[in-house]
Amino acid sequence: APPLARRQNSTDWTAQEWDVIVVGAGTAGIIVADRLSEAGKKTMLLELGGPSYGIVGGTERPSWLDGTGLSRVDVPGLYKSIFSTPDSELLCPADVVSAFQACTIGGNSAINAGLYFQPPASDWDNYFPAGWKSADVEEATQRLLAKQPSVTSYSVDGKYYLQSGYDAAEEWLVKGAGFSHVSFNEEPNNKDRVFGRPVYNYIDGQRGGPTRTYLQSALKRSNFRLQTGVQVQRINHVGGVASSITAKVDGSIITVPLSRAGRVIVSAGAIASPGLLIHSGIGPSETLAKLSAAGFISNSNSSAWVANPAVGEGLFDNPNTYIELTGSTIESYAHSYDDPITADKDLYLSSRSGPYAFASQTSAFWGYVDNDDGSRTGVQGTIDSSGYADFTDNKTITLNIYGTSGLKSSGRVILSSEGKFIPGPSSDVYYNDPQDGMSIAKFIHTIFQALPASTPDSPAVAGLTPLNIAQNSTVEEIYTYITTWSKYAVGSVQHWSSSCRIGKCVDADTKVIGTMNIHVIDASIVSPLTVNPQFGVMVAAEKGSERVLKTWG
Ligand SMILES: Cc1cc2nc3c(=O)[nH]c(=O)nc-3n(C[C@H](O)[C@H](O)[C@H](O)COP(=O)(O)OP(=O)(O)OC[C@H]3O[C@@H](n4cnc5c(N)ncnc54)[C@H](O)[C@@H]3O)c2cc1C
Repeated sequence: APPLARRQNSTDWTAQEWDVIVVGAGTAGIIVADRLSEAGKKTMLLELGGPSYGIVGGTERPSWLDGTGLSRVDVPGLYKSIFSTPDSELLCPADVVSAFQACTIGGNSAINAGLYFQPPASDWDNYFPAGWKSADVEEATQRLLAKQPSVTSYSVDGKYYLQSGYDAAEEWLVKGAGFSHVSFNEEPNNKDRVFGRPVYNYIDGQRGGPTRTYLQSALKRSNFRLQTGVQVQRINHVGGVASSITAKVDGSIITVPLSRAGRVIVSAGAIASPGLLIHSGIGPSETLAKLSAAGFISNSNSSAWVANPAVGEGLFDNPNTYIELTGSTIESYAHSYDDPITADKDLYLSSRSGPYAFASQTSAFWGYVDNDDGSRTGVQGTIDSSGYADFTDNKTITLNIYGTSGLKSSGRVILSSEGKFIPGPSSDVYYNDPQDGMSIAKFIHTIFQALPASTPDSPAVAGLTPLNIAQNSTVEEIYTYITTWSKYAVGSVQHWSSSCRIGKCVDADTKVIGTMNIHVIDASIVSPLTVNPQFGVMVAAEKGSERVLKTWG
């Protein structure tokens, strides 16, 4: 039987009262449930999706993984295949969120690339309120790293694979543009004109993350229970005092009660968490009135609602641009879901080594742009092993470049008006402040200047040539390119965050402002970071758990 069958608290779970009900067994929710159950709280972790990794019973896999105990989730090199399998059981159904997100054990940590970059201390110091500065989250960060270490050497044989793009990028950015070579997990605070190898959360050549670490310790406790296939529909509360949650399980509606002094922790992700609060009568008054008029808030006694205008406000995602690069030394590599090259498949299966031991990013780099108003905009580049869209010949690789911390643009979580009020992003998340596009354009312009003069028709002999945007473009031309929608620009990277910020939507204890015992701990409470969000989300889960436990007295 899969390890889930070992979970200890197996008496009727809807008839019991729980000290903690965590909504969503995703990246943050698993960590919170593990830490609160470790502290003795009777903890129920509710997840709407099903199994993912082999270790929790996941079986979605190509035939070459038959008999291995691995699912597609476990194999890092199958990362990109999720984008071409929209019917995957791992993804959220259309009536849950209007975005490309995972609804499965592990949440997005079960489908992401596994990039695991520690945010620089300046992110906490500049963009988080008192109680969440870098010194405040230091212990939480160390607890996280003790449970889930970071790796740059992903292949168990200790070698690096698919390195032609790495070598060319190093030549360009370190020798050409003067960036320094940095080991990102050893020097997380240095993000100013730095280049290096990606850092991952893999474990022994397989996907890591909370499911393989924190969930495994939680599953051993008798005061913990994970229940999958449970779609939480609302939190039942009067004036912010929650007593239970209502959920749909196998088509039936059930109620799960909280104990006295119990807490609901919403960890459904940056889009679904605000959605669940609003469906529970907690959010901007106007939105609540609209849902109520349509019969969508069952508790239609508006005096029981909690008006909190910041629920859903500030939703962020990195604005990104794909830049296709070619060069005479480049050998591109595209991972295959069904039919990998035999030698590569064998190398992975026999020793967790080779191209399938990583998600295809060969290098990463960062820089900041100083703006006239004194602010600083972070920019990140990640270089992949293959081309994309109209540029997929065997000498092309893709640079994904995006704006990060310090951006001024953000949107909000909106509820679709087509009758079901499904949460999704507003249309103005990217570049609604023109400064953002200008800062990123300036950065791209600067690094393009460090490339040889080169055009696709008459490429330089040595070095990389951009294919979809000219190497000699002006800042204005780059600005127009990156802010105009195409297959290469203004696409979503699905790094949703910041939709229920600390100090505005929740307090420093992660409690939703205006409520007594309802918390949000997930990407919603994390401000835009200089790095990919997962590491920061996990720190927030460690720190949030600590803060919640302290409020128990
Ligand atoms: C394709 C992709 C690639 C990415 N790559 C990277 C990367 O390489 N590195 C990185 O740092 N970040 C990456 N990210 C972003 C990162 O994975 C997320 O920021 C992070 O996982 C979010 O964690 P979370 O806890 O907020 O939510 P999630 O991990 O999304 O968890 C939310 C959970 O709540 C569940 N849920 C939602 N609603 C309900 C409900 N009503 N009832 C019950 N359960 C519910 C969902 O099923 C889900 O399991 C990527 C994201 C995507 C989509």
